Amino acid sequence: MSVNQDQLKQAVALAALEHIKPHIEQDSIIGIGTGSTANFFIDALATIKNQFDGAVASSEASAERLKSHGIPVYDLNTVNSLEFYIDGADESNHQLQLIKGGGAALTREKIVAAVAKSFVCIADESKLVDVLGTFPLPVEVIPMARSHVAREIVKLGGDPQYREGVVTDNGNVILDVWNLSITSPRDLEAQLNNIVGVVTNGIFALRPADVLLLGTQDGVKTITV
Ligand SMILES: O=C(CO)[C@H](O)[C@H](O)COP(=O)(O)O
Repeated sequence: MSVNQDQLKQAVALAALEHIKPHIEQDSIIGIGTGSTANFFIDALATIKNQFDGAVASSEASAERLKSHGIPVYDLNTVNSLEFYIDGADESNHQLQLIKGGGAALTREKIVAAVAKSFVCIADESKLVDVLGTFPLPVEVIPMARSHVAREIVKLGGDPQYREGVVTDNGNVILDVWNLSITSPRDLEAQLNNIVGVVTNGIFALRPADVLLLGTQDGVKTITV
């Protein structure tokens, strides 16, 4: 019997809980991502909420879900270190370089991931690709720079599309960039971030995931590089 995508997401969320559990202490604070897979993880984490201190969230939506379970949410500025950051992805290659930002939370996700000692990515098998870029690359942009950034992206060979009606938690807008075949993720990540007006882009290659827990029809696979 085949397992549907939500069941795969739930399975990797439970696997992530098992992955971090042995390292969790009463004063631990855990970095939490955004999206449907991260939501499954938040719900799983709630089952051990008395065994750690609290969480740092990468979005207002995740903060609300954590609080609804009675899990304290901390401002990242008040936290010295995070052992783990747990989050989903829109795509991962075999080097665990990612595209993220389908839920428009990429900037805060990248910040929390940067602080964490270990980034555990949780995803169903549809997210694993050989080359990043089939999923349109989200770029968070300061609103007044939208057209300028779009023109610069066209020069790089991308096809930017304004994600209408979406405002990020930081008050910015999103351009989704189509038709990029991202063969040098680190270079493109840096190049896009160098465009004036870009807050950040959804390539996570300069700081890739450390572990990918991949939900497959044959069970959860643990991938490291
Ligand atoms: O980057 C993200 C949000 O900005 C998510 O991790 C990504 O969109 C995957 O979402 P889902 O777990 O719902 O498939």
